[in-house]
Amino acid sequence: KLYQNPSQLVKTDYDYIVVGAGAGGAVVAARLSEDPRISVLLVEAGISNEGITDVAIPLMGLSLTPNTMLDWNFTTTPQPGLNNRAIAYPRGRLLGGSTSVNYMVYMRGSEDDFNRYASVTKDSGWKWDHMQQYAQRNENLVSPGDQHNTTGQLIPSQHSTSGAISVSLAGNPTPIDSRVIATTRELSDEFPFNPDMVGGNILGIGWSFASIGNGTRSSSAVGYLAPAAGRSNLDVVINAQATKLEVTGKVRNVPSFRRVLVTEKAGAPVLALTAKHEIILSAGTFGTPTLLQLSGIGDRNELRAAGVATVVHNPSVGKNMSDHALLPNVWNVNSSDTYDSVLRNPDEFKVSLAQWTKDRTGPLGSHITNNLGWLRLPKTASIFKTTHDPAAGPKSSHFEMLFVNMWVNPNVPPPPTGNFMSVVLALISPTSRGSIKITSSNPFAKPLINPNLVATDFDIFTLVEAVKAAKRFVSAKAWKGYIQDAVGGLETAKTDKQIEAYVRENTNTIWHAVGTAAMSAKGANYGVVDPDLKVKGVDGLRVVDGSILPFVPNAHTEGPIYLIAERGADLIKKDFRPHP
Ligand SMILES: Cc1cc2nc3c(=O)[nH]c(=O)nc-3n(C[C@H](O)[C@H](O)[C@H](O)COP(=O)(O)OP(=O)(O)OC[C@H]3O[C@@H](n4cnc5c(N)ncnc54)[C@H](O)[C@@H]3O)c2cc1C
Repeated sequence: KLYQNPSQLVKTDYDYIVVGAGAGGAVVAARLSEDPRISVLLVEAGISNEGITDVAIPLMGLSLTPNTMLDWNFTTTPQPGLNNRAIAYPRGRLLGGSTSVNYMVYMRGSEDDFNRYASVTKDSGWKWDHMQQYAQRNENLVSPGDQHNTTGQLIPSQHSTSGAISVSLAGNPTPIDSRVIATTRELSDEFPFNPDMVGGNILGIGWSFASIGNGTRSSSAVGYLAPAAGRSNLDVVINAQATKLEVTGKVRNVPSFRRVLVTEKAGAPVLALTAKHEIILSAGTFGTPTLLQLSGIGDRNELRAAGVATVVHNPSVGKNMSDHALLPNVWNVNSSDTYDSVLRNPDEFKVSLAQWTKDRTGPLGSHITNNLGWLRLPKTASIFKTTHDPAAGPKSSHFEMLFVNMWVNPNVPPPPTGNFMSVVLALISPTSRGSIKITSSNPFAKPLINPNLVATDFDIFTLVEAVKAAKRFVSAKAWKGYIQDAVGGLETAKTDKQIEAYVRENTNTIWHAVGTAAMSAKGANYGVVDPDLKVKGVDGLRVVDGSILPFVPNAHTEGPIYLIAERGADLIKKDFRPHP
């Protein structure tokens, strides 16, 4: 049952209380409540996704953040690597969490990513091969919106058609798709074609998948919560922000946290909710460490400075944040068939909206990117003389290219005229690490978020090389007569020094921060959760969301987080013993 705010709840104790209804929390709540013996409460600070048309329309994803009522509206600290710019850092605040506002690119990560998670946690259950059963439960491959023949665009045996989230190839062809693919033939040494990047072999350039079914966003709210809505053992409360976890006793000599305080907003009544078994934190890479710190679990010096009494001193809480920096690169193109016009011209928009409303096709039902690629620096790159290769392994990438049929630049709004193509670059194996910390015991005060983007020699080197690679890509014959001039500063960035200046002035984030409650091996002297996702040094608490990933994966992050949430739910279910 869905409750509109905490004061409507008719009971306050459940077997499990899950905090946060995003990629992690929605999966856990839905999977746990499959067992009718288990009672579950899902607590979400934001509103419902139901009835918000712009959330459902894929291309309108661009309008959902930053700084809207669906967003937590965070801003980073000034970033030294980005000329001290502070940037907006969106996070979804509604059922589905960031999966209800994201750009829906869908992948699982590389084989190396999961094998590295298994090796650092000493738990073979995180290995790629073992995790594929969870991919089966997550992905439901469906036809693209335009029902085109997808032969050659994917390897069907690498996909699942029985999972919860609808996934499809691009349903609206654009004039750049065939040119991207032609370039993989023309410059195949540097930019080889990848026949399917969902199956763990991510390197190369190929067709992009998105969590879209029938031209509509398939978020965790749509794929997991909606089908579970009729279960009498699952309650969902929205407009309910968890503000603190409280100690309820001691178990095996460690503090037990089985009570969570929630409230609708600052000043509203506070309700105490009790979990008979466990509280699962799925408030995301920013929400989870913040809640741990507010509850006295964190670095004792930081907690003292914030006026919070320490219950468990753990300096790893809020540290080790890794993220993918994003660098948009834009060119003028000789075409009027780009999405710039649809989003800018009210008449064209009306026509597209009518088409989407009629049969969910056309530009508004489309993916943000039809093609993307995952690439490595050459082995001989000079940076490897001084920096150990930080990629997860030889089958993992250093940077990504996303090909977008319009102007993309989070820093600069699109100009009033012109048609564009963007090659958006993302730094995939960063060596920079950031952090998040509270500065006050007030749960409504914003935490200090420092992703620390592009703070190392490796990161700036890789982005400069990636810009040069993007320029080589668009200078292929396939783009002749289509690509015109570079714009937005790229046109004058020629030497390495000029490109570095351009990178620092234009880089943003692609919103994939993870790692702030990272898992590590049992007994390790760092890390926040054990490989079974239980918070170290306490009883009754687990974390299931992006914050547990010790390294940012070779993927847009929702896919890997869905997979860890499916396994997380399995681990919790295995430990469940009904009360006598
Ligand atoms: C603009 C944008 C574009 C993106 N594009 C893509 C993409 O194309 N592909 C992709 O794979 N990934 C993308 N991502 C990233 C991806 O969506 C996230 O990595 C993923 O959703 C994170 O899952 P999570 O469960 O860790 O957190 P979230 O999905 O963010 O969920 C956390 C939930 O917890 C709630 N919450 C937080 N604190 C509290 C509290 N104290 N009390 C109660 N509830 C709380 C939040 O409101 C939210 O609903 C994008 C993200 C953004 C913001």
